[in-house]
Amino acid sequence: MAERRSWSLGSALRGMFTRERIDEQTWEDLEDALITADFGPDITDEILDHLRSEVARLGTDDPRDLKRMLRETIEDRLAKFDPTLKLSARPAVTLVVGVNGVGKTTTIGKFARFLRNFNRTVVVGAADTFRAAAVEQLDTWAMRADVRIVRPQHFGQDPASVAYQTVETAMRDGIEMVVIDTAGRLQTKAGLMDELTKIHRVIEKLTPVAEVLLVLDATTGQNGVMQAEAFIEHAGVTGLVITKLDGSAKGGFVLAVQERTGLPIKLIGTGEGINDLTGFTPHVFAEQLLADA
Ligand SMILES: Nc1nc2c(ncn2[C@@H]2O[C@H](COP(=O)(O)OP(=O)(O)OP(=O)(O)O)[C@@H](O)[C@H]2O)c(=O)[nH]1
Repeated sequence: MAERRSWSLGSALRGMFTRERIDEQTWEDLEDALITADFGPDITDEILDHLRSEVARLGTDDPRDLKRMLRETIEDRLAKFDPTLKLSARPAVTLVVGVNGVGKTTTIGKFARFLRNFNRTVVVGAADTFRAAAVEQLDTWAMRADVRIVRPQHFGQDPASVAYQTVETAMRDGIEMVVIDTAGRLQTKAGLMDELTKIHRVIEKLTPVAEVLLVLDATTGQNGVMQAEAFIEHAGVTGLVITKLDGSAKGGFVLAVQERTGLPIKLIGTGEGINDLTGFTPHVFAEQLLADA
């Protein structure tokens, strides 16, 4: 039997697809399940309208057909975005951004290990220089992932200069991947965005930035997207990392967040362990979402 995931629709849909036929109760239960899973009211309505018309077109009243169509609809919508990480440059520089507490540092540790598992050499840069704890935490993760780290030389060093030194180290020593941690909070949003713009500009004196990954916490769902609005508007984000999916009942958030932001999900975090990060595959995700329904 498939392993039950907290974000799976299985418990919400339990029994629905083993009933004898599709009836009004089926549609009501399906609507409740999609709303509970944080698909949001608009996407829920669109999916239901689409499924109703498909059921009518095929002339079926078999709930198993409905389950298959639901999975295909979700997969088709998820697949409208390209989840591929664009890391062919050498070095390939990834900036990781997002508000504090969403799992940014943990994600960088997991991502460093993810890249090491593909036999890539990696250096991480601790450009969140005003929080000593952030540097220490990143150091611990770098050790666990068995990758190098460039730390600030002193407290509060210009984050852009740490980012620059990290890329410089990679170029000098032939390291393939650079992953840079950034601050999640400053006195003002404008200050934070200026800092990120500066980091970007300074790195690009050496080499283009390959990816800017915005980390979002699945347990905060759509509210988390609102908190990250400034990053989406100003930070040149190229992809999303969704963390804490393991503790979330909001599997639908994954679809809603791509459609709402227009940004592809490139990685998902499913636990606190170093190996709990995977690439995002729409087919697999849609299957898992409905695995035990
Ligand atoms: N269950 C679960 N917990 C996670 C995941 N990713 C991160 N966490 C936890 O979330 C908490 C915050 O993670 P951090 O990496 O410290 O988050 P941050 O965004 O760097 O936050 P600051 O260090 O405060 O800036 C930690 O307790 C992590 O163990 C995940 O995918 N699943």
